[in-house]
Amino acid sequence: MTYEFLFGQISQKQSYLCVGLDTDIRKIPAHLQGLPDPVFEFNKQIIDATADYCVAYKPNIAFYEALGKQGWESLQKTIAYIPKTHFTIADAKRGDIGNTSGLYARTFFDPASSGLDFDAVTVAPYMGSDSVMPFLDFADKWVILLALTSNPGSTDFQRMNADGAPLFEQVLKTSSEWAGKDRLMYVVGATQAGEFQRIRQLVPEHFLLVPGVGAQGGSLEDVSRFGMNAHCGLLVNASRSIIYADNGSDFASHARQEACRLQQEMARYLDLYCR
Ligand SMILES: O=C(O)c1cc(=O)[nH]c(=O)n1[C@@H]1O[C@H](COP(=O)(O)O)[C@@H](O)[C@H]1O
Repeated sequence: MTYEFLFGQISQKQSYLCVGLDTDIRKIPAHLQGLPDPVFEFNKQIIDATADYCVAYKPNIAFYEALGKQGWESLQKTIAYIPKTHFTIADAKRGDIGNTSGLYARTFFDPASSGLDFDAVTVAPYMGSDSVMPFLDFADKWVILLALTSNPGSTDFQRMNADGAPLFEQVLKTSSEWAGKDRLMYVVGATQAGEFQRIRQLVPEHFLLVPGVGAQGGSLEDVSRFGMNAHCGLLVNASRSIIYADNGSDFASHARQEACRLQQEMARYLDLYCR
């Protein structure tokens, strides 16, 4: 998917919501548990309920890998089911020596090899440029590089002083030379709202994938005020607060209500800050 198409979807839907498909088999409502593929059935109903209000879906790969072969099949079916208008992110946080990264890239980007055809994959920058480049070898596909994550442990290394600036700033400066705004995004946690202005000075045009609203308590308003640019430049993810809004037989309509609530808030922020 191109940068222009993604921005077109955001403008049309007045939404920069990414629904996180962190589908934990232990949290799926009881009435789905007896079906042959409860994870896919749950995802299908969540996608049907939320597609009008979001522009992206982000399955976290851990939730599928933990189930072995059955989990991989549920993931393949889920990706095939998501409408082509929606940006798809494999949240896998990969990155390794070049030839290994090349195989990770095939896993998520080459349907002939793995049955998966994601638009983007999350990648850890720690191993440097040669661990990231193999993902960028796939035309039209995106890398989403971890910059400043939402979790408490983000202070352990990401904020360490490296040549007079926090390490995450060096990640942004160096990696923004590897690819432009049309192939590279950055993960910045919603819990890090105080850093968005500085981050926007370093990468004014790149999209930021922002997890951490909802269950982790980040502020959608602060993220939008300080992180938005003239092409929105934000994909804000919420997983648990949407998909587990309710665990009864009516779970999908509760998910739809929560996605709709976030979309309406986003429409206001697009009006105020997308300039
Ligand atoms: O790369 C991510 O998506 C990610 C980065 C980060 O810094 N923090 C973070 O929470 N995530 C992911 O975003 C999702 C957040 O889920 P909720 O907290 O349930 O909305 C999970 O899949 C996390 O793995």
